Amino acid sequence: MTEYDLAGMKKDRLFFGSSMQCDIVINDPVISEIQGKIKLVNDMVYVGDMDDSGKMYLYRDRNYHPMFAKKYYVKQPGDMFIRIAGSSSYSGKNVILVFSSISRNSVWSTKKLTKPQTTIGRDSRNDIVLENPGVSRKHALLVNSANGYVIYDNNSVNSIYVNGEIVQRAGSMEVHDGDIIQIAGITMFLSENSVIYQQAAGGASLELHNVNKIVGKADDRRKILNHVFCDIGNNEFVAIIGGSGAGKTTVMNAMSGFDYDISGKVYCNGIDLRKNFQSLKNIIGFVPQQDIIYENLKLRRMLEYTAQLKMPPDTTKGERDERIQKVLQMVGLEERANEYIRKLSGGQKKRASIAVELLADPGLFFLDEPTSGLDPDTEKSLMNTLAKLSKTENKTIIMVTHTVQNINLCDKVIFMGPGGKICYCGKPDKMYEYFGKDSLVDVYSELASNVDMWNMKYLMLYKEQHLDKNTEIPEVNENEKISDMIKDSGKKTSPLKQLGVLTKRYFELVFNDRQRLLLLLLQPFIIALLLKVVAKKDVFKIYDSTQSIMFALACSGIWIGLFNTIQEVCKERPILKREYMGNLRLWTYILSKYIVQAVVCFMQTTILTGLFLVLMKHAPKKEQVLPTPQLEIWLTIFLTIYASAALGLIVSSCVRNSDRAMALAPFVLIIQLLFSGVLFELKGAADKISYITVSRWSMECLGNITNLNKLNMKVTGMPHEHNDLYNRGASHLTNTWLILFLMMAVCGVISVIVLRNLKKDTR
Ligand SMILES: Nc1ncnc2c1ncn2[C@@H]1O[C@H](COP(=O)(O)OP(=O)(O)OP(=O)(O)O)[C@@H](O)[C@H]1O
Repeated sequence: MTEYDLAGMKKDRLFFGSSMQCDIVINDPVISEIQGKIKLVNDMVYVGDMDDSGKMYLYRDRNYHPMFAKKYYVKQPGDMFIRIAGSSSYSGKNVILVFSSISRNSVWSTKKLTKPQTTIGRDSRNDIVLENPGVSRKHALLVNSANGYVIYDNNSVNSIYVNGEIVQRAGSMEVHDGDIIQIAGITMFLSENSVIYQQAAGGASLELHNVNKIVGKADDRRKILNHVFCDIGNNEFVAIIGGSGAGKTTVMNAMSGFDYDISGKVYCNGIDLRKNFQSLKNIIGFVPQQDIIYENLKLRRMLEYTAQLKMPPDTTKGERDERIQKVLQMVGLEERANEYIRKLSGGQKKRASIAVELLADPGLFFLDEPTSGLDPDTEKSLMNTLAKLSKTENKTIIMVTHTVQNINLCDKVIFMGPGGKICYCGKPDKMYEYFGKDSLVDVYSELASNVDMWNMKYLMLYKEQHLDKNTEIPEVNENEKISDMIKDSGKKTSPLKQLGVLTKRYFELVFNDRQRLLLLLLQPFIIALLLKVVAKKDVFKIYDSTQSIMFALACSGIWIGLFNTIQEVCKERPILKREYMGNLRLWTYILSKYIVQAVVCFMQTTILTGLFLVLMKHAPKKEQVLPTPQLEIWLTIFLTIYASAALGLIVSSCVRNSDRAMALAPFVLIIQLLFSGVLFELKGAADKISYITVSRWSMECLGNITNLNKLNMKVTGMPHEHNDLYNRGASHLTNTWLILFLMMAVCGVISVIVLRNLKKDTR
């Protein structure tokens, strides 16, 4: 393998071939005397075949395509591979030319395939060691079989791609000379019984080909992305700018694959992003506008939990700690690692969110307005960090921004005009010259009145450089949106491990927020005291007083449970969405809430019921199912609080912010009051509705335990009219408890179903 620095040769046009007169001499029988030419224009590399024998093939979109003689081919955004073949068959001898835009020394290594089996993975005992968190310990096996080489996937987390085609999990695929193999953003290929591979994953390249997005229904249909074509090269730092509502966030969501409801193609490292999103998402980092960190965790703990969730399951604690230290260094937060996140400044929080996303070492990194709300100094420092990350840590960074003071730190600017029309994609210092304006304000007003002209000009330029002159830009294929979208192919981390990490994290969050925890535990304490104040002496003896106090107890339980959880999901929705787009399973997430809430509800029930019954001094006469009637009341209140907490989780899963959740709380409570069977008789529709209220079943249990049907009315001294709800009996009690338990379980399922809509959150 020989490397050449094309720019360093300081020539506009270079020839390669076997002749000594060529700038690049390749001594190989396959190569003609003057095989081809290379032209360098600005950042573009054009390659042409000088030989008429049709031996040169360009790798593009999963395949090698014959190059026509004398015609130039432009360099693609990512690495460009050209195969020069002795014969058109794969089995013949090949010379592979790799054009890479990244000027790093020794990017490529060679491994001679001397053994029948060559192991590839992160573990140092592999024959080919790829040090990247996205690579599994034993990722792949390359076997020299009778018919050639075959690559096997070893149940890897992030899959193997051969020419953009995924190798099925634990499956295999034949590989030939020149085939492009990609593992977690690292490219390798076979050449004459050797594997040529990149030592580290480079920043991924991205190519948008005719991307469109239409929103709205029937008469209200609107195109918010309009024939977007653009290329982003490896390790570029790119800013997407434009007026408000121009479609910056929309185009970034399309680029990242997080919005699949688009038409057109997005290629990441030449691989169709939408079709392979489930595997490629692991090399994509995304920092939304809202911070994706928990205020009540220390930064290091936050990173530890995320590392456990994001990094492959076979990573050791040592590897995770090493990676955490590295990302803390990258974002300059080593000193603050043991601080609570709530104590960090706005800029530091943004860096912390970036650190969270860097853990998995993504090759492609998106940020939505990372500098918004930062002072000019902090903004500049963050922009410097991002620019440095793109070059020294091999990341392609794409961000949406409103501010352009530091735009010169970027390699490229994408300017979106009104209506989702792309008007410029190029160097920042050339932008004003291109538009013939002196300031951004002038560019905005020019685009406001002439967006179609600038969009057309851009598309013409793009076509000239990238497409055949005669290529027409195709119209949007509406059906493609659905058919192209590949459903979730299954998350690959262990659900039990995930549940463990999420539960531990939630425990820590609840217990770190001391003030809130105190409030949660103080509530039942104060309510128990207040219940004692209002309770009459004849509770458990007289119908009226017993029913009222039991109703108050049930309602208190409902309020306590609802308050526990009604903000718990919506307040962390941006984090949940980000993790869900990764490997998080919604059911493990909800179950972790249930586990922690069970402990909280247990403590609350014990305080509320225990204190109340102790203060009341006496209790119902006889037990039915449990050893004492007090325990039966305890269990009823526990199930009441727990089922209400589950109800709160549904509300919290449905809404997008805490204010809306709290606005719904009175509505949920009023339903509980109306249909408890205490204030109003339950007949017809009211009876049916009451089936889905916690209050009805809670009162049914409490009426049963306190034997309300046998207690006399205060005024008449006679028993109250018999109410079937309060029928006494052990089986009735057990069944009603079971109903409360089932309600709680069903609420969990509903929460999971509702949360699937997270994908539709565009921000
Ligand atoms: N899901 C959607 N349904 C309907 N309209 C949408 C949807 N998503 C975005 N839009 C509209 O598309 C346009 C572009 O939105 P987008 O958020 O991408 O703009 P932007 O350039 O990022 O704006 P800003 O700078 O104000 O954040 C806006 O008019 C927005 O209202």
